[in-house]
Amino acid sequence: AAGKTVTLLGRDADAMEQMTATRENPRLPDRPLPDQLALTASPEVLADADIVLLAMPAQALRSYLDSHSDKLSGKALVACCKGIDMTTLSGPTATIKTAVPTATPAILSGPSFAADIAKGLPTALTIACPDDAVGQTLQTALSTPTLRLYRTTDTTGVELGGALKNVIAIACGVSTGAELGDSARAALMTRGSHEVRQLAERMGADPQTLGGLAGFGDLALTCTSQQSRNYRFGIAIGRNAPFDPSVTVEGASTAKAVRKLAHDLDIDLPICTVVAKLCNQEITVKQALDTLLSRPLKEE
Ligand SMILES: NC(=O)C1=CN([C@@H]2O[C@H](COP(=O)(O)OP(=O)(O)OC[C@H]3O[C@@H](n4cnc5c(N)ncnc54)[C@H](O)[C@@H]3O)[C@@H](O)[C@H]2O)C=CC1
Ligand SMILES: O=C(CO)COP(=O)(O)O
Repeated sequence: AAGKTVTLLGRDADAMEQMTATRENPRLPDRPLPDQLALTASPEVLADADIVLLAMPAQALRSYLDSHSDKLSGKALVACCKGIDMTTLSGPTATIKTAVPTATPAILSGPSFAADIAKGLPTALTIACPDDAVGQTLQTALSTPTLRLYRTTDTTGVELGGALKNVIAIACGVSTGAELGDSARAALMTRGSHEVRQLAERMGADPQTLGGLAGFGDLALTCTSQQSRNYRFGIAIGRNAPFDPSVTVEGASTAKAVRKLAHDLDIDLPICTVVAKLCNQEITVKQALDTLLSRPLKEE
């Protein structure tokens, strides 16, 4: 955030000390940290912040908020994660509301790889906040000359667009890994985006949001870029190759949550369901393909 006092809080004191010494994040090599960025491993710093960006995997959000709720009351809490909690089936803003009822929840999502932003490459994202006045403050505070934030109050659309595109990206990766061709990937992106819309609209999302950066934009990026961990995870499944289990693959957990939601809401989401089964090693790639291709023909 340009011209703001920003502190990076991490859990691992050794890692934070090392970053303080080297002024570099080992995950983003060759990008020196801005001089004005402070680093700490002390959660006490949360009490001094007006805005807290929660940049952690979606499945970690609930326990993190529960542990630190006393320091977070009354603040603007911006979820940066893309997922649905597997236990509660809630999106990040509902998780925030439950854990810290006095906070204003928001979500930042859209097509962006951390490495691109760290390089200062042009990027556009969506900030969603139910309180539009707070949304405007966040939009101004978090935009920079190269990072352009669009604003909405539709948190449901933004969080479901961001969470579900990861599941579709895994499907596209599987298709690429199994060498099924670019046409098959385009079909999965299109029918996948239909599934995203179906579930998200049923849960109250504005259809327009799903055509925006957090929906179409992020689906397009994640389903086609080798930089995406979800896409690469799918490629590994498609090739029957191993994948480093320490890498965060949000779509694998989200697929499980979506499978439960589809069942509870009685919605047919065939691509998301086969991805959940593939991630759970319940079916082979050949069985996934047969399942999708043998479905009855229907209107588009
Ligand atoms: N890396 C990227 O390019 C982008 C990531 N995102 C989203 O941001 C979220 C986080 O992704 P990454 O930063 O890449 O993941 P990551 O795996 O690097 O995790 C980020 C941080 O969360 C911390 N963390 C992990 N478990 C935790 C826990 N239980 N409690 C507290 N902190 C914990 C990790 O130590 C790490 O410092 C994901 O939902 C991802 O989809 C969104 C856009 C781009
Ligand atoms: O959300 C992202 C890009 O917008 C990051 O994607 P991955 O988590 O698949 O790497």
